[in-house]
Amino acid sequence: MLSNYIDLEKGILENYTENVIRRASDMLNFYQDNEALEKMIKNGNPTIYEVYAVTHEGGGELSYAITILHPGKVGNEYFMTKGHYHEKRDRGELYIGLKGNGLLLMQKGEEIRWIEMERGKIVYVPPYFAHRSINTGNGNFVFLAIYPGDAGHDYGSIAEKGFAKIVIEENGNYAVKDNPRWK
Ligand SMILES: O=C(CO)[C@@H](O)[C@H](O)[C@H](O)COP(=O)(O)O
Ligand SMILES: [Fe+2]
Repeated sequence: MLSNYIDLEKGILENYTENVIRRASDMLNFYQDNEALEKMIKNGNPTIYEVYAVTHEGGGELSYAITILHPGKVGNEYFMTKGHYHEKRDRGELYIGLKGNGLLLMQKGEEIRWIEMERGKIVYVPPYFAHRSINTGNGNFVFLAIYPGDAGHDYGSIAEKGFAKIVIEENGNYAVKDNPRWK
């Protein structure tokens, strides 16, 4: 597919080849407050985020995906993506903010960075960095990601250890704190 459309107001990709819906029940152990998450699962199991992708898997190809990250919190921790390394660690990625407000958390070994995202902002995720998005706003946070077709996704080590930082709400604003479960 050589061309496509995205509805910039709703963040809906007209044509896609793959999609994933992550609900609260798909996020067990990702948040600090498992009790709050379990309550949420019992109360309707809301969607945390949706991904719509057009993939071209070969080396040298490019894939792209729209993520719609819903607003909300588990305890005081904002809704976020699982986060991953690329299976091929030396593959970078571009993120482009389309709607709403969020953070992009990136980590390579002990080095951790976070960058605010908003409509029109482009963030480069260099090779070797694990990355996770967090919705710090009140509405949907929508972004476009463009990545090498052969990058792959490695969720295992993030699922096990998380990131060194967590993002919580504190007095109406976001705060980036040390993850007590890191290491
Ligand atoms: O970084 C990429 C692709 O390499 C994004 O398209 C994410 O895949 C998406 O934002 C969902 O996040 P995860 O569940 O994959 O961590
Ligand atoms: Fe990625």
